Amino acid sequence: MCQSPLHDFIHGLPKCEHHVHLEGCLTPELIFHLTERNGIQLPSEAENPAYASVAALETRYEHFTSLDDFLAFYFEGMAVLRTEQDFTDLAWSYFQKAHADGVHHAEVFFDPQVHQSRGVSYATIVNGFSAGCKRAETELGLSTRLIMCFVRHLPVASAQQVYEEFLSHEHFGAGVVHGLGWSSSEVGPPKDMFRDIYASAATKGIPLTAHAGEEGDPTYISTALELGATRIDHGIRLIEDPQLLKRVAAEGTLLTVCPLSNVRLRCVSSVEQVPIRKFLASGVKFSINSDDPAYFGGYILDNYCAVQEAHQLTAMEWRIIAENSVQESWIPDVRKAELLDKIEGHVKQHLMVVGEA
Ligand SMILES: Nc1ncnc2[nH]cnc12
Ligand SMILES: [Zn+2]
Repeated sequence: MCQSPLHDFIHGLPKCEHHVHLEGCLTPELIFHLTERNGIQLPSEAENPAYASVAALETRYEHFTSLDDFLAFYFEGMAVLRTEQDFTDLAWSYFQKAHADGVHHAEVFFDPQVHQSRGVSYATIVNGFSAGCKRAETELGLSTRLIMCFVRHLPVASAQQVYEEFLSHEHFGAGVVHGLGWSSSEVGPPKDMFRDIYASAATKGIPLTAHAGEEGDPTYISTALELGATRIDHGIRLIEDPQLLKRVAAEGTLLTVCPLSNVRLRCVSSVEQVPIRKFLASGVKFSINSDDPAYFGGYILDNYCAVQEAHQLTAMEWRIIAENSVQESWIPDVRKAELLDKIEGHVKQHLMVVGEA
């Protein structure tokens, strides 16, 4: 909870989340619970003292030194996910939290290659997550979208293989998986490693996004756009290239910004350094998201509050952010209209409360 007089307004503001990794919602508590349920060994305390207890793991998460330092824990932690039920439980735990934070629509990432590399089938992963999405739609009234991410630290051949599985299951046509993204280590692997996959997906009309401009310079963003991404995950380093910034603003490309993640992974020194005001002033559309809430100390509302404490936005600036988040969601126009109405109602109610209606 933030100290801002706008806290209640921000809490109740209808939100869309576009950047959350379901595996990044795996809390230390759930990791330990699933090790017991599935009879799995975590690294021993001698191998890595961080795994001594839930509390020790939580403390270690406060000291990530970089994206890759975090990713080592992220990939190790997700090894506890084995059965369809594990994936469903994880997704359901996230959706309940998101709902309580005022999320009405959530587009959620998952990383199948990493699970497949330890023998979990594509069907187990997708069926499990998809059941969690269905439950959120039915019981919480959320709309959801699954986005499959290719990971940059594994060979392209492994991405190609899961892409072919995704096509053979006809998961895009059936609305089970709605879009594709890429994530994991940014600096190091070739910027355009998924060129052929993205070219193929673009011809099929599959929505494409990409993690870029998180640790990497703006050329990672321009490469992602060149390959067909119509949305950029993070993208905070866009401010280093004024020409590209103008282009992103003119084309209405959404950046899915994750302030608490940027601080924990040392991409910026504080939320004040996240270029929220520069993006607003230059007409760059962005949404505010949690990325890996179990690792970065906060879900979406915590990110909204951190932005408010650092940047002191007005209710009307929050309205712009909320409306852009709806407009750039991968949902039909009728759902957009429904969510825009909810935002309008919420703003009107706020103006009455503060006597400005
Ligand atoms: N912040 C992040 N950047 C890149 N890949 C990720 N996978 C999970 N979180 C990520
Ligand atoms: Zn991410």
